[in-house]
Amino acid sequence: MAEEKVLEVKNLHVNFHTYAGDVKAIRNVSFDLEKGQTLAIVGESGSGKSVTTKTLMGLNAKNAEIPEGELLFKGRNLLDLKEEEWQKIRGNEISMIFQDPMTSLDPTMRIGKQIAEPLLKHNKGMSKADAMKRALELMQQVGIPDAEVHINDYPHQWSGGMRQRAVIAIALAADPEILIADEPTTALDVTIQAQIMHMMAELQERINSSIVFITHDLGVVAGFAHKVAVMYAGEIVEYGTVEEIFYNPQHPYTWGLLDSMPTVDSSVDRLVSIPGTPPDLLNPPKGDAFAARNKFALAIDFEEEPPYFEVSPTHFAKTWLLDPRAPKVTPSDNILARWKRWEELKGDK
Ligand SMILES: Nc1ncnc2c1ncn2[C@@H]1O[C@H](COP(=O)(O)OP(=O)(O)OP(=O)(O)O)[C@@H](O)[C@H]1O
Repeated sequence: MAEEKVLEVKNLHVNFHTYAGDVKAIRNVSFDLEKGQTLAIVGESGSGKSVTTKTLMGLNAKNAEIPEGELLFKGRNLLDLKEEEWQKIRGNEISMIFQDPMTSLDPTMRIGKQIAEPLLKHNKGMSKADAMKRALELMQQVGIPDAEVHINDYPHQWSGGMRQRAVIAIALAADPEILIADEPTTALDVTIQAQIMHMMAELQERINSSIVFITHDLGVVAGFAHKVAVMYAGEIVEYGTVEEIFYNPQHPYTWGLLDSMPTVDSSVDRLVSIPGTPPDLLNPPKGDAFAARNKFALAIDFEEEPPYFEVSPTHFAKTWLLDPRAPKVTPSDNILARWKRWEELKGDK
């Protein structure tokens, strides 16, 4: 059965004006989000994950140029919307869970009321009593124990993990078609992170929402994502199903990210980070933006930008190593350990 596309992003470009020059933060980004599925956007700091998701929410910074490209949602290009139209969609059809729950909760307002607010905002006829009833149900759905006792608490009375559950309840209040989660577990400890991921996976199955999940850690998405977009220097350098990215990665940057995943196998080096730093987006280098950090770089990498090579109909990578004229290289000694780790992470689901 064909998958239903909820969102199609086509050739998105986002530039920022700064006193030092124009920053080309997002270049030619395209992906689809399917109904009930999770797309993970993975990359190091500065790769363009947040700019991409802010664009999906119509929330780019003031110094951004009008983005180029298409964001097709329900037959409309969201990039053509006016702010009043965005306000109807934001927090309603497309909602977002931010990294730090304290910045998205109002410290002076009772949590139940904060969950009820978007319901009242987007359902004009709803009574306050019904909105509070629904807020209680949402608190129960996201696993807040004794929700009826705690519905009138203030955020500071809760732990970080519980506050993040409240933020998720607020994001889910209006039954969004698309939920954008920007590193939603980064501020939490590992056990709580796992609980929150588990809860999100369960909720997704129940309500069939589509999720865009942002993270710098591929390990977090192994048991959760369906598709993965690997971003580097404002571009998607590899895109595929989660199995393709873990079992058959093709881009040397993806190899680096996989190698920086913690492994439980003590025979393997832990957390091998990718040497070097990303390029300056004010003056992007000639050729492949990853060339300077790529230990397998070819002469052409410093001259010409690689095209996307198709690995399978669902899998693409932007590296000259996939050109038939390129030498065959062995990505890393850690492959077997990585696969083992992936099997373990999948098991955590
Ligand atoms: N308002 C802005 N003006 C100029 N440059 C910006 C602006 N916002 C973002 N950038 C630049 O765009 C690039 C992408 O930033 P972005 O925040 O999307 O990265 P990220 O992958 O989300 O990183 P992190 O994981 O640290 O959040 C960076 O080089 C950043 O400096």
